[in-house]
Amino acid sequence: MTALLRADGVSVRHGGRLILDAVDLEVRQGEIVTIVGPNGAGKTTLVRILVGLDRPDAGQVRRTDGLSIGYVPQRFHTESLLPLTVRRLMTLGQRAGDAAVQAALGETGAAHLTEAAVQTLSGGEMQRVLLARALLRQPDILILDEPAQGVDFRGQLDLYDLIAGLRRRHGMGVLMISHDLHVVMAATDRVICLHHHVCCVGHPEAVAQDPAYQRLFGREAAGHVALYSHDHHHVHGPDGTVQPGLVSCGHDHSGHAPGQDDPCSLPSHDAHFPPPPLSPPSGAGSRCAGGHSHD
Ligand SMILES: Nc1ncnc2c1ncn2[C@@H]1O[C@H](COP(=O)(O)OP(=O)(O)OP(=O)(O)O)[C@@H](O)[C@H]1O
Repeated sequence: MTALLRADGVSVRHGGRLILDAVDLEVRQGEIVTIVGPNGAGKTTLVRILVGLDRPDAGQVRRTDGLSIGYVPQRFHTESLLPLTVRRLMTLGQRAGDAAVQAALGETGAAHLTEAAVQTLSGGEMQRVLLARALLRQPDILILDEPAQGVDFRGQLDLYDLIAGLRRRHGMGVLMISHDLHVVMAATDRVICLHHHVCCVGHPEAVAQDPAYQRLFGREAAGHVALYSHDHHHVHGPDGTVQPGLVSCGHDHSGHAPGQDDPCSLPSHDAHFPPPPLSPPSGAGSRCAGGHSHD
């Protein structure tokens, strides 16, 4: 399978802090890759480098010739004093005919919003419009920085279904950041856990069958949600640096609801969810990019 986009040894420092440490990553045609990681792990920094908005201090990014990227950033600011319709937003900074605009909005289920004021859109509606806007570029790869932000749980499932459908129809690659670690959709082919370095890479496993989970979100949710078994063999200090010699996860868990969005307290640690084998980060052999053993 063709690698559309590839990062080799990407490192970034900000103010003397190592934000990204020799990160390797690739996204192939037709696959969905999800980057997960705690706040401040460097996810957006990495994505901005992959898109070409920023440059790494070390390492390189390779893109296939003529690669068209449909990028939806984490934040999209609109000036609330300036009225802006969805139609206008769609063509802001890019050329597209009305038919193409309608087709793209139709594909993301947002055609009825064409004349709506952007400022009035709900979180889920806004994400659909931004996806449609990205589609106008006829992208080979969609890069989505937290596409489900501001979207309720039901809406998240719909949105992830939509993204999976786009991948299926267009055969594009998809790279997503998910901060809501408990929701990694079943269609995700590969999950990359980033905490300044690539902690681990693996396949989302085992649809959630936990009765408590189904009580919370409905039985249908279990069909959509895969839990990513998440098991680190090292710990991070408060600044994210790897602390050798310890075996628990050691991430900063503050701000996470236990068992909900904290990867390290997912039911995958339960007997119900025997952890599948973890792959080491690509290109790192049996050692991860942080230089510690995954055996
Ligand atoms: N231009 C910059 N100058 C200084 N520090 C920066 C800059 N950009 C990012 N950082 C810092 O790098 C770290 C990683 O930021 P980044 O936005 O990549 O994290 P993230 O994983 O996307 O976090 P979140 O999940 O909260 O969105 C943060 O501590 C941030 O403050």
